[in-house]
Order: sequence, then C-alpha cells, then structure tokens
Amino acid sequence: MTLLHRLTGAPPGMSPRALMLRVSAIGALLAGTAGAFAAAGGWLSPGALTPARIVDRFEQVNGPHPGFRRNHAKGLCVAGAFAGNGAGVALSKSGVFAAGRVTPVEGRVALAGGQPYAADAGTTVRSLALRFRLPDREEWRTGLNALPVFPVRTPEAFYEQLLAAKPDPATGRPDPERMKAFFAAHPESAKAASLIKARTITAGFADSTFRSLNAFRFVAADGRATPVRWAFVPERPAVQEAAAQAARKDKNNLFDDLIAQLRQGPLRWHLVVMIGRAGDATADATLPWPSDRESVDVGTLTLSDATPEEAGNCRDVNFDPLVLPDGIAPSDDPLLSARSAAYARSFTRRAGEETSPSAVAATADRGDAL
Ligand code: HEM
Repeated sequence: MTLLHRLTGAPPGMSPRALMLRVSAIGALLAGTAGAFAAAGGWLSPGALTPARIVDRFEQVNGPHPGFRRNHAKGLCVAGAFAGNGAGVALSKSGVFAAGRVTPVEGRVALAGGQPYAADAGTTVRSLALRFRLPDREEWRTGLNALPVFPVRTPEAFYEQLLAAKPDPATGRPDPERMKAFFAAHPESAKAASLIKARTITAGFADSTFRSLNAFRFVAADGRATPVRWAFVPERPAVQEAAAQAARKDKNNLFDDLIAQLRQGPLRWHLVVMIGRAGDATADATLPWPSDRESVDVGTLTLSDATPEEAGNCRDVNFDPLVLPDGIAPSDDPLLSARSAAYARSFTRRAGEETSPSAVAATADRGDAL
C-alpha cells in the first residue's frame, strides 16, 4: 500500500488511475469548500459589500471604541412587560398578542451613532430595542428608531451614506459637497432626509414614538399574511423640545431625564400595527405608507426599570431584527438581512474586546441616577 492509498483511504488493490481519480475528487471537494468559505467572507469579490466591511466603515468613521456597539453606542438598559389586548390575534398567530397575555420584556434605549461618550442632543436619533421573552424560549427582538422613515433604501446606500455624513474635523459637520453628491446618486434618500428634518423633536425618550421602519409580515393562524409596520406610541403626550432644553449642557440629559421619570413611575407605549395594502412599499424603508392605512392598537408596553449597561444585561444582547416568533415573518426589505448580518458582526467584535464603562453608567455612579 502506498502513502497515497493511506492518505485517501483507498483499498490496497486500487489501480493508479482509480487512485488519481480519487485524489482529484478529494481535491475538488476541498477546493469547493474553501471557495464557499471565501465567497461567504467576501474574499473572492473585494468590491462586494460584506458585514465585515459595513462594520469596518463604522470604525473608520467613528474611530475605535472597543467593547461598544458600532452603532447606537450610547445606551441604557430598560425592563418591563408587554400586555396583549387581543386585537392582534386576527393578524398574527403569535401568543404575544393574546388578550391578557403578559410577556416579560428587556430592552435598551440608545442614541444612534458610533460615539459612546457623545453629549446627548435632541437632533440625534433616539432608539428603543426590545426583546420579548415568550414561552418555550421563543423570542421577538425588534430595534426601533424615533424617525418617520429610514434615510436609505439599500445596504449599499447605507454604507455610502456613512462615509458621506462623516463629520469634517474642521467644522464638526458633514462636508456639504459629499452629501450633495450622495443625494444626487440617491434621490430616495434626499426625499427621506426632508421628511426626517421636518419631524417634531420631542422632549425626550418618554414621549418619543419608536418605529420599526422596515416592513414585516404578520401571519395568522389560517396562514394569511399581512404586510405590516409597527410603532410604539407613548401614552405621555408628545411635547416639542424647548429651546432651553436644547441648550442644556449636561452630557447625559436625555438619559438622566428618563431615569428620573422611571423613578417616579412606569412609562407606557401602545404597540400600533399599521396594515399595508397592495402597492405599499415593503422593500423601501425610505417611503412612508399613506397615513390613512388602518392601524390596530394590539397592546401596551410598560417600562418600569432602568439599569446601566453591564456584563450580562442588555449590553450583551444582539437585537437582531430577524429573531421573530412564529406569526411574524420578514418582508422582502433588503435592509433586514443586512442588519441581521451586520449586528452579528458588530456583536462578535465587541464581545471579544475589553470595554470601558458606559457614559450613562458613569452618571449612575455619581449617585444621581437610579
Ligand atoms: C443596512 C442598514 C443598517 C445597518 C448596516 C445597521 C447597523 C447597525 C449596527 C452595526 C448596530 C449595532 C449592533 C450591535 O452591536 O448590537 C445597530 C444598532 C441598531 N440599529 Fe441598525 N442598522 C441598519 C438599519 C437599521 C434600521 C432600518 C433600523 C430601524 C429602526 C435600525 C435600528 C437600530 C437600533 C434600534 C439599534 C440599537 C440596538 C441596541 O440598542 O442594541 N437599524 N445598527
């Protein structure tokens, strides 16, 4: 028996020709496997947008902040519960919507952007991420922004916009020429930007409406699927941010206000599901749906607690928008799979890094929060 017989596991009597065929087959299998890994990693198409390149771009634009989320870096953990009122049952078979069903929820409020120590500002996009813990270890994770629409339609446009909007060190603002070129190449983003600019900036997290922006599908018990977008609408009346508040210099004022409000009592939001009709955009988060679409209030989210980020709490959760319970399914929006892949990459990187305490935790350490 030769060395080749032994390496390929061929029987001792195998002819040299059959042996060579076996070697080629094993070689082709190995090359195919290596090729599949290379393709998945983006090594075969250096121009292709991969999750790693998206996360690299966040790091290029924001600088290194080890241990922090590459986007929505500054945040605070929150906790509470969701109570279904039964109105969602006809649309989705998920038990979370059953009348009287109370589902524990943990979440995170945050400010968009990759700067974990940036001063709070009314114009910075506010976010709420939620993890519903259903029976039998089923989960629903959803990340929401306080915006009317999302600024880009595709992952490629997101990647381009990150660089175009990078603040110029001289002015602290994006280079207007770069933004002009970006909007010329993406007229849908120019339209979305004007809707975003026209939004009312409210006093804080507690009176913000947080939206899914991406479309999903609710799947009913009989299999019927309905295109939906959802929003968490605060019970607290929305108050426009006052000039005095916009001028506040305390760096964590939005988070500190929320902590103080939660100390006084729980805060509530209604989960309002907007029902899309044929022709409504499900694959373009820059487009609002017509405001006359039917909306159904399917239950109430009550947040009662806030805790600074630390090991084992919301800091270590990936609010992947594709973690969905039976009864909620993704739409054809290309942002959803890109988000899922980029969040996983961001999570993997930050989980392997030494981290510093959150800016919001530092406030709590001063003894004037929580
Ligand atoms: C291609 C488009 C997008 C990309 C590449 C992207 C990227 C990211 C990344 C890398 C993170 C940090 C994840 C982590 O480390 O856990 C993040 C967080 C977040 N994103 Fe996106 N995002 C996109 C679109 C959206 C959209 C459409 C929404 C809609 C509401 C959204 C809402 C959020 C929220 C709420 C968080 C913070 C979650 C938390 O507090 O942990 N993102 N995003």
